Amino acid sequence: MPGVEVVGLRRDIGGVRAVDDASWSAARGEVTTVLGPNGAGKTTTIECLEGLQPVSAGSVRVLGTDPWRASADHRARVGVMLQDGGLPVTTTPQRLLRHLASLYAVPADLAELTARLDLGRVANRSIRRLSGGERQRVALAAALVGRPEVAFLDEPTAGLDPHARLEVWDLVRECARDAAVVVTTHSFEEAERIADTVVIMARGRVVARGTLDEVRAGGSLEDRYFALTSGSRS
Ligand SMILES: Nc1ncnc2c1ncn2[C@@H]1O[C@H](COP(=O)(O)OP(=O)(O)OP(=O)(O)O)[C@@H](O)[C@H]1O
Repeated sequence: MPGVEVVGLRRDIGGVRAVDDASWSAARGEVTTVLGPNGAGKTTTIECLEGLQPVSAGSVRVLGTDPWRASADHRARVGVMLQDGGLPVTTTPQRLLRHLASLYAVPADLAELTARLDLGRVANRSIRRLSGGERQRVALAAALVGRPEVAFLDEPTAGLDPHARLEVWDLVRECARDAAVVVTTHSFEEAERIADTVVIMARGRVVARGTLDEVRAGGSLEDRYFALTSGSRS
C-alpha cells in the first residue's frame, strides 16, 4: 500500500474545477515533489490529502485511509507543514515543540531536531518575533516532531538562506527513509536535489508523473516543465 494514493481526483470549488481527474501516488521511502504553475491545483490536492477538503469525485487515500473521515489516530501518523500561518505566535519554539512532542508516544529527539534546524538561538523567543525563515524552520520542526509516516511539506525552503536550504534538504531526505514525503515546490533545484518521484500539474490536471529521470526525459526538469505547462498558467 502506497503512503499516498490519488485516483481520478476531482475537486470543484464554487464553480471552479480546481483539480480534474488527477491520479498519482507517493511511496514510503521516497520524496515525491509536486510542481506546477500558480493555480494548477497543488494546494487543493494536498488539502484533500490532509483531510481539510472533501473530494468531488475519485478518491484519495493516505496510509490506506480516507483522510476526510480520519480519526485522531490517523492524523497522528501524518505530519503537515503549512506555507504560512498555522503557527501559534504568542508561544516560543521550545514550548510549542515540547507540547507537540508530548502528544506522541515516540517523538523525534527534540534537541537534535532543534540543532539540525538551527533553532537553538531563538528557542525561547516569541514566534511572533521570529524572521520568516526562522518561522519556516519552526513549522518544519512541528511537522516532523511526531516522526510521521507521511509528511506534507509546502515549499519547505521558500525564503531560507542557502545554508538552511541544504540542511532542510538533508533532513527531508532522512525523513523519507521511513516515510512518504510529499513536497510542493516551485523550485527546480529543490526538486532535482530531493525528488525520487515528480508530479507536474497544470490547470488541475497531472501532465507528467514518474521518477525524476523519467520526467526529465534526458533534458532538464526546467525545460520539461516549461514544455508541459506553457500556455497553461491560470
Ligand atoms: N476557495 C476557493 N474558491 C474558489 N476557487 C478556488 C478556491 N480555492 C482554490 N480555488 C481555485 O482553484 C484553482 C487551484 O488552486 P490551488 O490553490 O490548488 O493552486 P496551486 O497549484 O496550489 O497554486 P499556487 O502555486 O499559487 O499555490 C485556482 O484556479 C484557484 O483560484
